[in-house]
Amino acid sequence: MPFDSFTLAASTADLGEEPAARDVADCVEFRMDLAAKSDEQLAAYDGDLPLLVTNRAEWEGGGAADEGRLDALGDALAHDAVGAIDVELEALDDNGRGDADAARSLVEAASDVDVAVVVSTHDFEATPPASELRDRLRRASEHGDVGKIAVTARDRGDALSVLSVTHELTEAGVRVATMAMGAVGSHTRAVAPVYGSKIGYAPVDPDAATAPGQYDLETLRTLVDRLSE
Ligand SMILES: O=C1C[C@@](O)(C(=O)O)C[C@@H](O)[C@@H]1O
Repeated sequence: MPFDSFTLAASTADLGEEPAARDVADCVEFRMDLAAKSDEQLAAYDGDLPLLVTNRAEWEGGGAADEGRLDALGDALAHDAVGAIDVELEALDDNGRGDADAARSLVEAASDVDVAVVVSTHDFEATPPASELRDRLRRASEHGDVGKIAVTARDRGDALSVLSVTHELTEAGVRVATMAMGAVGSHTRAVAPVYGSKIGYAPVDPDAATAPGQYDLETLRTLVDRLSE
């Protein structure tokens, strides 16, 4: 998956939902960390949409314990439908969160088989200053094909800061995906693509959102398409 233009990911822990996303999304984000029998689901997958596989660590707001977490992502690379994997910036940085060598080997293994890597970083409490948004996105994009940040907007200024950094880095040729979580940040999910954000996430089942403030899939598709006309 090249991520050189906007890609709408339908997030789900149930690959059986792919037919419902097929005509709307560009790929399925498979939340392995929230899924039951994820290996069996991957083996049985015969949908049309390529998969972006995420196995979010508990320490990054997800459901996966460290034990076997990166190995499961490595095993996912063997499936033809997998076009991208998501790896946390914290896992790649050598700062004691998990095994940085294993995370870096995983990124190399993905690139060897032409699977793109989305390097992601989150803040579930607040929006860091613009300098930190910039720094984290730059570091993330150096490790992988796209640097992604999802932060929590507490006010419109936070949302504006996310949009502004998105614009600045896109203009500088850095491939980023950005969004502000929470009600105040919702609109950034529709607007950030106008400023260059390359990935948007929305749940296949609106009752199973994978982050606060997400639009449902059809709504995000419509908003992004209308705003980029
Ligand atoms: O990291 C992200 C972004 C996200 O948290 C969001 O805010 O839409 C949703 C997650 O499923 C995905 O892995």
